[in-house]
Amino acid sequence: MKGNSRRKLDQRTFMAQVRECRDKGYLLSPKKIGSGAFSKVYLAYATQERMQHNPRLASDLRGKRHSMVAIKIVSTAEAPVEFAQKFLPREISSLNATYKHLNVVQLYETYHNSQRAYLVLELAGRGDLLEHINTVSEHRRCPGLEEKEAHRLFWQLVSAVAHCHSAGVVHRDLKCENILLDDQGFLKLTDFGFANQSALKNALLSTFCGSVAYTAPEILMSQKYNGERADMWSLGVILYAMVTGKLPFKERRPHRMLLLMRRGPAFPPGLSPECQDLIRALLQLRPCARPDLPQVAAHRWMLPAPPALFRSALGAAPADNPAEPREDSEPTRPLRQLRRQQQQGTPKSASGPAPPPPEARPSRGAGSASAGLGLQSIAKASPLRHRPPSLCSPSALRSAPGHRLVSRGQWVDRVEAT
Ligand SMILES: Nc1ncnc2c1ncn2[C@@H]1O[C@H](COP(=O)(O)OP(=O)(O)OP(=O)(O)O)[C@@H](O)[C@H]1O
Repeated sequence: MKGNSRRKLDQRTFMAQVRECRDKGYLLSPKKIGSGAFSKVYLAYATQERMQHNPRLASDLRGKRHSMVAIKIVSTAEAPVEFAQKFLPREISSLNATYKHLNVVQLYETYHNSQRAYLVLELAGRGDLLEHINTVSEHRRCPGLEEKEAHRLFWQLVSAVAHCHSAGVVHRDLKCENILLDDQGFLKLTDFGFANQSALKNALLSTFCGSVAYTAPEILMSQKYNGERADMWSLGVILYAMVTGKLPFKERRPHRMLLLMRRGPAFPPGLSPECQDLIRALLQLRPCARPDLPQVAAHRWMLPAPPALFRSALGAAPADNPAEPREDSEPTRPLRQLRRQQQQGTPKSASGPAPPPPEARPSRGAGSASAGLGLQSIAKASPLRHRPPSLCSPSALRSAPGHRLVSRGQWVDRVEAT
């Protein structure tokens, strides 16, 4: 289609979406805040009338003191059937199962017609963790976040994942791009398209999915795997990315990737030994050797837990947040469990006295230059486009419904092939 007609069609489609949203009580703005393979995400405003009819929306937006939401519009007519019939329902049901946690994006409601599905989501307007790491790295002229900030964000991530696991949901695609930040700096876990809800806690999964750079070795090796333990590996990759601005294993070919994984991550100078210890523990090849979430919460690097996080995660507003506490916010159980574990035990990899809090440590300055700025390194570090023939047949690859473009316009490094 020529550029002009394409533009006209896009305009017509957008106007239809505006009407469809208005009929449901949302004012769709032209501001596109993101896009996926078959979706576009727009800023929108909930009308007072809509809030009166939707208690989820009303209780949350009252606390936030604004009426903004993110509406994800999925073009079901254009997406492959399997996407509409498998991934989208999976995403919706996982979001419903994980409602409501401060660090998991909330789904307020959905509606659809023959052309499109609409997901009305909590707005996380400060971009994703990948962008944040890159921006901060550039600003600091040193790759990665300061450990103090990584500590604050990683706690929130651990809390979010603990909540998901306690709700029976394994995410299976934990990566920096799927972690958003909101205006108050809160982390919001999103994109549950690959999540698995298993009634059996220790059920072994066999579906290959995720993004190769963040994918656990047992999945790369096509073994049956425990979803929670695989999520722990991804947490290790994310923590490494946070504190170094790079990916721990950067290799296109999975067999080479496995060799690197066997060797373990290399750390830049200046990174605290406690942080290195936690990353090493999470990046254990043997799934059962990785710490579980309570053990992570009890790790020396994780101590002390940021009080503001506990306050907020337990339903009260953060100290510097003028918003009212949200009475019905937050299932507190997983975090309480983590805190109890933290008070009781020491993790298997921890030894010696607890370290000073990360803020008391000397930060890595521009001196750790050997690592380079690495601004694009995370985005570029995962360009593995497909599994090798030994791990995934070409036909499985071609037909894999999970094949899609990542937001940065590259072919995916993520696949799901059953
Ligand atoms: N709740 C939200 N608040 C703010 N921005 C959002 C929100 N949800 C999604 N986005 C933005 O839209 C982009 C695409 O959303 P999402 O990842 O959910 O779609 P997707 O179809 O699953 O994408 P992909 O194909 O990359 O997996 C995100 O990278 C993010 O930038």
